[in-house]
Amino acid sequence: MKVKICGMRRKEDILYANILKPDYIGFIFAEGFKRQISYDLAYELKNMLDKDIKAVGVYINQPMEYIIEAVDKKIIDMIQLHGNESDEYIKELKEKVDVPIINVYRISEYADYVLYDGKNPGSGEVFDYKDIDIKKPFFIAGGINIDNVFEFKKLSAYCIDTSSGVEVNGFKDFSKMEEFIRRVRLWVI
Ligand SMILES: O=C(O)c1ccccc1NCC(=O)[C@H](O)[C@H](O)COP(=O)(O)O
Repeated sequence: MKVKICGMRRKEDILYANILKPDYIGFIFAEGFKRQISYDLAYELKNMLDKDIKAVGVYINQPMEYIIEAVDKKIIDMIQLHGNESDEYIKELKEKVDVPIINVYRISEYADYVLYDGKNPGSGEVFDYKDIDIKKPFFIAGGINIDNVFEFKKLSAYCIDTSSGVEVNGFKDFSKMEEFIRRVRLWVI
């Protein structure tokens, strides 16, 4: 089972990731969110990031050219569409980039993965996972933390994703990240 730590925004966060080696980290480029970062900062952070860790760019209903720019500049290795992007949009984007696409909530034949998340991303609110209709390899997020991660592991997601669950006072915390990643990777559920 893979693990993703979303909402990285400081050099410290990347140093923690390089030691703890999650499979994925996320940069928030969606407008108006507290973890949103610029491409300049993301470029710097990506250059510090261990090459084995994939960087996912998170977008909400943003211009396609803006996303393509991040792929071309090698700021991201994967795209997470977190809005209500249409199938046509995803199809066209897929034709223009050579990186996997994660689509949130809704299964699109053009996306590589689906992500189930809470209604308010990055808020720590727990997702009601009973509603899942599993058809594609899926990421799961929404209020997942050290205390409830074993419950979510039972769903056999491709990847478990957290943001605020590994934060203290709004910033990533090394010990929480370490324990979260350890629990995801423990073979027991
Ligand atoms: O994390 C954010 O701040 C965020 C903002 C806008 C769109 C998506 C966002 N996060 C996407 C993720 O993949 C998070 O891991 C997910 O929302 C889980 O957050 P949390 O409930 O805090 O663990």
